[in-house]
Amino acid sequence: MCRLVLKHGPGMGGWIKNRMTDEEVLAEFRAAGALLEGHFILSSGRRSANYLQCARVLMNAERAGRLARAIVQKLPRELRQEIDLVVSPAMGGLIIGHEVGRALDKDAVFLERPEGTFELRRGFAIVPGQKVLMVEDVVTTGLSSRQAIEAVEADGGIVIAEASLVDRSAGEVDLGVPFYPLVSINFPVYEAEEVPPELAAVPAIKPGSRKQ
Ligand SMILES: O=P(O)(O)OC[C@H]1O[C@H](OP(=O)(O)OP(=O)(O)O)[C@H](O)[C@@H]1O
Ligand SMILES: O=C(O)c1cc(=O)[nH]c(=O)[nH]1
Ligand SMILES: [Mg+2]
Repeated sequence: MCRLVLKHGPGMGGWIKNRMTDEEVLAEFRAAGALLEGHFILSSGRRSANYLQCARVLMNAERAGRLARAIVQKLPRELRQEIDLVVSPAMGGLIIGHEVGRALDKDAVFLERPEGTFELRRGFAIVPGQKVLMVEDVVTTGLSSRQAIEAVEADGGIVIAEASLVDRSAGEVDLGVPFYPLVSINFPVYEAEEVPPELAAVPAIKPGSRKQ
């Protein structure tokens, strides 16, 4: 059940407001078969029995749009008004970044790391001084986010905030900029050498694309 749904037509100077509770967001993941259980090697190399497969939750364009509008609703109004450009780290950030760009009516570009370091390619560029909203699918240790923020700042952009679908650090991560996750979760995460025996007994898979 939506906590708040207010609809304004564009002619009234407003836009569709689409807030979602944590339970509603998790219901979207469940409905998409995106809340996985098993033994997962995360981007950081850490291990978990739980994985949020954001690509599955975003494979439906209508759902992706709804989640992106809910993310935008989490941003303070003054911050929303400052955003010039949305940037997201590929692969995971790409679809949600695009949809957040649509909800904000701003361009959305993405960073790639073909050589291991994030960079803008494909003719994407940042005008020095442009104010950027970084958008990720999921943040666990925050390393990918911090590296993406560094890449934007190296190109002269100013990252004014980050938003994501999921914060797996349950509020612990420090990205150096204000962070607005749609939902915060605290699934247990283990160092590779500290995996409990019941998890070690399950063959590990690595769903993400980062090279260690
Ligand atoms: O906060 P962190 O510990 O950095 O983990 C989160 C990152 O891990 C995943 O990406 P991954 O590197 O698996 O690659 P992908 O986006 O190409 O799937 C996810 O999309 C985030 O970018
Ligand atoms: O930390 C990660 O790599 C990660 C965790 C998760 O639950 N989902 C995801 O896509 N990546
Ligand atoms: Mg990623």
